[in-house]
Amino acid sequence: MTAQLKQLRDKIDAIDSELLKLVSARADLAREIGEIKNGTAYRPEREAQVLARMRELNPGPLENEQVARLFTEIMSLCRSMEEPLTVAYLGPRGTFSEEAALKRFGSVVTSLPCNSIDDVFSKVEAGKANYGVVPVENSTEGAVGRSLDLLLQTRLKVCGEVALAIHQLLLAHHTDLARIRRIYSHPQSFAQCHEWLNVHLPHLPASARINAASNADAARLAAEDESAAAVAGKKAGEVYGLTVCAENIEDDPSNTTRFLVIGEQEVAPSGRDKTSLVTSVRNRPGAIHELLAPFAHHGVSMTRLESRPSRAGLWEYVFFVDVEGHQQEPKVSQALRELVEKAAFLKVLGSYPAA
Ligand SMILES: C=C(O[C@@H]1C=C(C(=O)O)C=C[C@H]1O)C(=O)O
Repeated sequence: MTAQLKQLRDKIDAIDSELLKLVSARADLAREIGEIKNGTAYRPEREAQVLARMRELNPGPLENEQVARLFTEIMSLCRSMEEPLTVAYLGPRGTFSEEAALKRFGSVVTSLPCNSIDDVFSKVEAGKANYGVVPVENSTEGAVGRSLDLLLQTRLKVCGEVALAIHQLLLAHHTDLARIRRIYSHPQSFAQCHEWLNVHLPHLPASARINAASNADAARLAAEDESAAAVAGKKAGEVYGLTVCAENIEDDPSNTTRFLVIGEQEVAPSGRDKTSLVTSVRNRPGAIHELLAPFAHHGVSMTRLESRPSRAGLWEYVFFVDVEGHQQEPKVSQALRELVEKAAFLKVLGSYPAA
């Protein structure tokens, strides 16, 4: 070892000793906080503030996203000193939902992969998991209807959101595209990579695209079949030991999926929040305008408006609305009070830190 290398490693050792002391002191404080605070250990608003502060203070060379990942992991450890959390997500292992759950909660949780979005809701409702993570919309393919329908029915609250850049890969046993006879994927992922597949696998008819229950399931099916490929994420490829034929095959490079965290908790304001609600108006001229007017009137920005057929039969459509701000903020609460007078139905799904 050269003298220079030894000198640099000695410096790293000294820093590691300091880091260990600091992280241990932090964990002790978290445990102390756990003893004095009531209710659940996980406080999304506080964690969002910690991450925002670290992004602000970041001196480099690490990128803000890397710093956020590091501190999410530190908080995950500190939180586990207070209370071990179980997080349910749309499985199996290797799905983007798992990635979203990790991004929000870090790795020091018990993860509970579920077979369906329905199952994620029921696990949390039954108290088998503290929180659930479900996809709610994709920038290419739009709303995930089942999540919206269940949000309408559930007594659970929306406690958070996660935005995840979705990069799709073509995975197989080898990289010879000409030998691929069929491709497995989730319909959403097929739709996100439609053009790429047409251009790069022109020999395959549409019937060679076979729908799977999830991307991870598609990877599992491809792993069992030498002449098959899967469109799925990196993680799924790793879980099932597949070779990467092509990366970033999504037609839109900014392809993003938004996930919601659901749980029993009412989240306090973080200073930069969103509120999700579902509402419906009686079917008459100007009805939609009436629905939007209270937000405009109180200067509340709407970030999303999604209509969905009502299944109750009583009204034709329900509208899923996201607005900026926490329901405890005066302008949001005033707008909601005004809306409740006009709407045939209003359910506030929750306020939570904006991703
Ligand atoms: C330490 C706390 O508990 C948890 C852990 C946090 C942390 O490690 O910074 C932050 C919020 C909570 O999820 C707290 O409430 O402050």
